Amino acid sequence: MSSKYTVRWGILATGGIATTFTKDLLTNPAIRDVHDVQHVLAAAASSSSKSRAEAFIKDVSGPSTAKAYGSYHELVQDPDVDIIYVATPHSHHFQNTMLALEHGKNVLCEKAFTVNAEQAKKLVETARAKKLFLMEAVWTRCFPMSIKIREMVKEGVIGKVHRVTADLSFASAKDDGSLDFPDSHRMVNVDLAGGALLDLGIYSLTWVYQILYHCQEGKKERPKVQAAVQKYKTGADEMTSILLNWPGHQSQGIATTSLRVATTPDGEGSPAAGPAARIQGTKGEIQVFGPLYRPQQYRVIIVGGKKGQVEDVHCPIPTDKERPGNGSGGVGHGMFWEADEAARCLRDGKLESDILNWDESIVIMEAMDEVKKQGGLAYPELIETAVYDEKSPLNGGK
Ligand SMILES: NC(=O)C1=CN([C@@H]2O[C@H](COP(=O)(O)OP(=O)(O)OC[C@H]3O[C@@H](n4cnc5c(N)ncnc54)[C@H](OP(=O)(O)O)[C@@H]3O)[C@@H](O)[C@H]2O)C=CC1
Ligand SMILES: O=C1OC[C@@H](O)[C@H](O)[C@H]1O
Repeated sequence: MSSKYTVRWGILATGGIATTFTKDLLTNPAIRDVHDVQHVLAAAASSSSKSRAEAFIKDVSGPSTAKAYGSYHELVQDPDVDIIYVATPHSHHFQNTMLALEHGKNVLCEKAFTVNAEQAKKLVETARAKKLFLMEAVWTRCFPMSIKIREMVKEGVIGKVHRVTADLSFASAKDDGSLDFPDSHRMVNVDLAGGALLDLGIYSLTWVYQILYHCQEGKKERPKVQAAVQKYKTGADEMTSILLNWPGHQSQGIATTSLRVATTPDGEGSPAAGPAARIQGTKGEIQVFGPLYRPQQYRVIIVGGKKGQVEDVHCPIPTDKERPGNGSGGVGHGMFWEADEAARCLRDGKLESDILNWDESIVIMEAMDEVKKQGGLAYPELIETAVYDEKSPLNGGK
């Protein structure tokens, strides 16, 4: 009999990231040297139809035992599901996660966690009251590379860290001044809580917070936030820069995001454009290369060091060559690490993860609220409300 702890997943929504996540879930954990937990695709649900959910299961090469549902309500009532992965647009996260929690399900919810901090607090209160696991799916935090960098910072390898700069930007501007996304697309549609801040800026903030907030000892200091926001014609933000000030720690963060210029104009994997994040300490610096949601290289520079004290570390994402679907390269995007973390928390009876705990998700949502306030960003009441409605149209209306 296997001594591995098995988690049975239910996938809520069948779009792009649901597909990528589920394919990762179905890889053999051994490819990433994980031997204590494993994952099963128990069910998937589409708000549009049962046949869409069936097509999804087929597309990810899921097991024949996986159930397909034509509504989110049916999924959250399935007794064979341990945890729900919420993969809808930002606008839907609060209502969908509440729906799952209210039906006694643990939840891993895509980023950005919610549309505002009040919603995030309500989710946390509900999970706490019902003794359920809840985590915002900021997958990058679970990368072995992120864990290693946090360890190095805590160990003082680069001395006291005073500044972190982080950028995640995509060049999607067209010659006529518009962006590459149709106005209805979730990236720019305010009805879906679109905009650079919630979609990409969350990663810039992640790199700032996982160093300057997460690595603080003792009672945590929250930063003062100042923002400059430019809006797209849809009302969503297209370019946002955030200054975060921690006077008590003599540290500052600069988090930027844009839909008009790219962090890595020469392609995802290339370090030629320079680091996407710089973690600057008194004894040295750690530089992170590649898009900040999925970086695969970092550099450690020690102040006054000889040439040999500049170390480049490559962290390729392992792939499973046995899984069908992604050509000869195999399957593996890096989302399996957050699934492993959720599984270990469930196994150990933990309601929140130490990698990204409830406090930190809320504190980051509060910073984003402040940015929204300063930039005059607002979303429709239907998606800003922190009142749960099982029959909300965001839950399928039934
Ligand atoms: N971690 C990461 O790297 C990434 C995370 N994301 C996050 O994942 C979430 C989803 O993004 P993504 O998968 O790219 O989005 P998609 O548009 O590809 O998929 C979203 C899915 O949500 C469901 N949905 C329900 N209501 C709506 C609605 N009104 N409009 C659109 N979709 C709806 C649909 O599934 P159905 O019809 O089956 O119900 C749809 O397929 C976002 O929160 C985003 O920030 C996105 C990309 C990468
Ligand atoms: O989380 C994300 O990371 C990758 C991006 O392409 C995507 O828009 C975003 O949602």
